[in-house]
Amino acid sequence: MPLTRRQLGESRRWVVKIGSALITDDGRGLDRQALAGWAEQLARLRRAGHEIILVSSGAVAEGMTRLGWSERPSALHELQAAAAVGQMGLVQAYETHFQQHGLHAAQVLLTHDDLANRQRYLNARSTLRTLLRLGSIPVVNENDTVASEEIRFGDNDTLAALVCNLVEATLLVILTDQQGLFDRDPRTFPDARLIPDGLASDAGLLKLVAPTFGRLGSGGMATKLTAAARAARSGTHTLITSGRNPRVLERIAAGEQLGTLLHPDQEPLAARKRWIAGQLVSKGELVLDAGAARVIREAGRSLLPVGVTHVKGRFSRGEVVTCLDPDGRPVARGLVNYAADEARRIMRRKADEIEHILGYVDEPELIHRDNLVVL
Ligand SMILES: Nc1ncnc2c1ncn2[C@@H]1O[C@H](COP(=O)(O)OP(=O)(O)O)[C@@H](O)[C@H]1O
Ligand SMILES: N[C@@H](CCC(=O)OP(=O)(O)O)C(=O)O
Repeated sequence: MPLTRRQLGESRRWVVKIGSALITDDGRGLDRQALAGWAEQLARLRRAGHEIILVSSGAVAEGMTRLGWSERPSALHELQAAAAVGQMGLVQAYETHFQQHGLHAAQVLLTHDDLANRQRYLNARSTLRTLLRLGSIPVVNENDTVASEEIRFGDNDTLAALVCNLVEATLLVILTDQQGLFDRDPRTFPDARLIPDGLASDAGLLKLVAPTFGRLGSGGMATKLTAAARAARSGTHTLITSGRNPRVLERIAAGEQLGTLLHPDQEPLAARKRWIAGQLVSKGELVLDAGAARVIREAGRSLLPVGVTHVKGRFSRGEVVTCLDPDGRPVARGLVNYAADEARRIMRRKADEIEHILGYVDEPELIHRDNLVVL
């Protein structure tokens, strides 16, 4: 059920993401005055009973200023070094401002690996819940210093959406440097029109966003739309608006019509399936025949070996693989019951042949439906 702006404004659990384009004062380090303003508003919301998790970018930009670098480096190790220096400034600024309002900021640095590993995912979830219960404001960022190129979130929109899934937030507020999603890039087309509402799953919206990345940030509008679709898996609504609007967060809480609101339009996934859906890296691919692709898409059935025609990649039992239809379109993602070489041997075969082929049988399904998420 889509919620109204008023209901969302009154909802309890919010994730608020502040993007690089906004927080960096056009590339000149942190915009400290603006940051103080957001912290003050967040503190007021917290006092009014909202539970807030902040996802804040800005470490690299602040690090560059502190190191006296005018050009954003392209080498990953230099970006990581800048982030390590700059994260200090970022949390220092939040801690100072939240303290003035009698609140504790809590630094939470996450990598994709942390969320891919079930145990660490559950740990992150209980730590965040505990911090909220204690009345602190978790300040989340990617742990840039250790994240390697292949497994980086890269942009904080994705990270914020996964945090929404983790804590089942009702509202994701993405604060950026534009009033919301426009029908064309407003930087290039000053007559572009704001889209006030949309469905999080509407792939048509992606066509409206410029294929280029944001200037200072890393994702542009495209990652915000993908993030809204991800956030919707936990029933979370996403509001994209400008952090430069005066008292923006309090106005959202009051239900004012601001920015672009993207509604979830599918049933929320169960917690375990949300975790599977949030995996950014797939270890291999299973190509399905048309019948298997259909029953998985339409009836949510388990995947049996008989419906698989090709196995690609190297994976072990329990790892995440993507199922493709015969035309190569992604159908589902799931945790596979057999390693790649075993899967190759049992594909196209009936479940009762598995024992004869492999000498043992773990499960009759290649992926059980409890471990399978339709995309
Ligand atoms: N259709 C669109 N509507 C709004 N902004 C768009 C659109 N297409 C591209 N953009 C660009 O996306 C930028 C915001 O993304 P980004 O710089 O990554 O922000 P952040 O750092 O806040 O995540 C805007 O400055 C704008 O130029
Ligand atoms: N982790 C990085 C932020 C990554 C980033 O720029 O994300 P985004 O604000 O989504 O464009 C940092 O703190 O500099």
